Amino acid sequence: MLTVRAPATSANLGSGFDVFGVALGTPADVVRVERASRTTITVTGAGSQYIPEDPAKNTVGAVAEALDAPARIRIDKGVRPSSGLGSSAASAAAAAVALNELYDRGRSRAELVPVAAEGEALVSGEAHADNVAPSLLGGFTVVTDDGVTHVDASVPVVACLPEISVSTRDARGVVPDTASMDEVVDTVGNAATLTVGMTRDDPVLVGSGMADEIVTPERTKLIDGYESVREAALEAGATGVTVSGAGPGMLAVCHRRDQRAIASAMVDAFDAAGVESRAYQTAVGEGATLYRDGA
Ligand SMILES: Nc1ncnc2c1ncn2[C@@H]1O[C@H](COP(=O)(O)OP(=O)(O)OP(=O)(O)O)[C@@H](O)[C@H]1O
Ligand SMILES: N[C@@H](CCO)C(=O)O
Repeated sequence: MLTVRAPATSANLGSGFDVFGVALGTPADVVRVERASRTTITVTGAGSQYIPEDPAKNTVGAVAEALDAPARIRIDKGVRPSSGLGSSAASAAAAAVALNELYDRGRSRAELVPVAAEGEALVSGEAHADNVAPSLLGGFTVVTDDGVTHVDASVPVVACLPEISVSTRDARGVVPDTASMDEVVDTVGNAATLTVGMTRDDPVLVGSGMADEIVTPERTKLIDGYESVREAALEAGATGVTVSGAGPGMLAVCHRRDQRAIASAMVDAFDAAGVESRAYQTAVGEGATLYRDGA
């Protein structure tokens, strides 16, 4: 038996829609695999009641198919589905690493990115790789049509997850078709600032580089309490706040010293808006980790 832990991720980071992603230290999915003649899936843990065990409908089933690697697969969900924290991607990334090893397929982590993205195509209609790439590689990733660029990074963040559901499919429906040249110029500037910030582990540059006036304003309308939670996080010291992935999760970047105050300010502000939430005080961290024989 092989066990893989693959982390939650936060995609977009505001200015990098469908391009940027980061791995988070917590939460994570744990996937266990054993060889079998046909693929079977069992799911336990956070939100497991909403996740299909039919291999034709689960992201790990698509990965097993893509690697021609039938297996008995057990998923322990730490990342709640429809969270904006790359739940479907964490399972897919973990399965890709585990099945690649189980069947000696010899693919590198970068080569597993399009394989794991097959799972994303299954649930959202598009094989976007901005969550599976950081879950596989860790750190900060830049996904383009030409491939994946990756740098290790370590920036403190608070990921706050409200008890509401926004599906990626719905959140993609509100993305505008066009942007003005002014908006594009601003976004390029912000994305460049953020990228430099990641290479320097600088939460101020990363936070300010997350600003985005094209996609994020449309998506915040799907998240009850977004504006008040954002303001509360900034008042508590966050250097930048945005929607995590397609939402409803929110991501605040910060200095380590402010993390606890920001987490509690965000949960309190959601509470005042009538929404329960939980906050993860974590940091940009490592990609999927493989354990042999459950070790
Ligand atoms: N292994 C899996 N883990 C989680 N969700 C899965 C899995 N397989 C299929 N799904 C389905 O995928 C959907 C959740 O995926 P979705 O992309 O909407 O959320 P997310 O992965 O948390 O978000 P985001 O990509 O915005 O960070 C749910 O409908 C869920 O049933
Ligand atoms: N880039 C994707 C990530 C969600 O899976 C989106 O924002 O729609």
